[in-house]
Amino acid sequence: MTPAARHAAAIEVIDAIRAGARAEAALKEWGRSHRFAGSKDRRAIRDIVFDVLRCWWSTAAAGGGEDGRARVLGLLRLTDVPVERVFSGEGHAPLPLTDAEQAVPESPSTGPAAFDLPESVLSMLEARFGADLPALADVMRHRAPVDLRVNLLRATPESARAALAEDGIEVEPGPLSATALRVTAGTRGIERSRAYADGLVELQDAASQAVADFAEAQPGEVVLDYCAGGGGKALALAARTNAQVIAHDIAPRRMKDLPERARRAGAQVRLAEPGTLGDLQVPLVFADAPCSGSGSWRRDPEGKIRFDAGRLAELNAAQDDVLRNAARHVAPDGRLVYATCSILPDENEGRVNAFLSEVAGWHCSRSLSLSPLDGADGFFAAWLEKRDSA
Ligand SMILES: C[S@@+](CC[C@H](N)C(=O)[O-])C[C@H]1O[C@@H](n2cnc3c(N)ncnc32)[C@H](O)[C@@H]1O
Repeated sequence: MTPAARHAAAIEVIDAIRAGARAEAALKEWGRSHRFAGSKDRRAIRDIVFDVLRCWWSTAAAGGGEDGRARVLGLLRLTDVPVERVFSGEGHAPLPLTDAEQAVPESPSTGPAAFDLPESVLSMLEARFGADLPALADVMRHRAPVDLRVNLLRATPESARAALAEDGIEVEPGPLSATALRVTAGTRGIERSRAYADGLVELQDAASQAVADFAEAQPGEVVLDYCAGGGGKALALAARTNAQVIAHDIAPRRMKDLPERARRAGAQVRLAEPGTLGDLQVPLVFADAPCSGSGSWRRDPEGKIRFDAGRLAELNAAQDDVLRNAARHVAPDGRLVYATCSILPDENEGRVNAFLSEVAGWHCSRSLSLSPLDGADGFFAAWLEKRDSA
């Protein structure tokens, strides 16, 4: 396919997303009905679609419309690609621009199009980031880096780096955590590499690793990962000091791959079905609550284009519920680490304050707030302890 034909395909996929399809499903469906497209074409189309999703509002403003055609036109304008190279009408290229489309709109200096962030979070983020908001918004318009976590149960950063190099994967020390490696070349080969198959490394963003570090699981300590999901944090918690992790999730099917991942990593993780925790109490309960994912909207830009105030209210209620229930499993003198991959204060400090005002006998001894400006995903974590009653 020519580059212009790939842009025409991206226009179709974006229109399907606007009509309600999930991005991955829309891309898959396009691939199914265009079997002639090779893997390079599919990757290129995906990249264009995701670039538009990350810049959802500014591409619409620069292209003068809401549909896929306007947004792809806007993307070309914002990235200084000559539009007539794509909008030529030749072969499978999009049709040439109309007279109306030739006029380049002014770029807005306020609102979602100025920041590529949903209206419902703008004032909250302005209050939280102040003069840094434009820089934050700019970082969030770009692709996220790819990080690996060195599994300290199987490797050191040096031995992992050497093993990755054998498969052509180049890394450098990552930010925020001693176990983080940032991939600089060979990303596509990671899951086929020996280092990955042998459990020396896991794919995990550096900020996610920093949050697991923050919990300071002690050697051999029993940790309840209350919202384990796919188990990324459970494995990081287990690997850091060989802690014994009990993985729990309200939707246990999300943990289905965790036993195999734990086996590969040599990590002590066992699953607990919902409703089976009873009166279990452990020294560390880790609650990685469901959230907007706003700290990782670079990886999942669809999350931001569909986000609204109603969704935030639902999430806040779910977060309050998680905090309340997870706290019941903290042993005397133990701690509850509440975490989200969100940069929205309502999901972070807001939930911690709501918990502290509702449940007596707790205090927050420290917290960690990371945003994409710190070099990886945005994350929040708070260390909650039962207040000494003496
Ligand atoms: C942010 S994800 C967890 C990600 C996971 N910790 C990781 O590192 O891969 C949040 C998880 O919380 C779970 N969840 C939502 N409400 C819950 C509840 N009330 N109790 C336990 N788990 C819950 C969801 O099913 C989801 O898997």
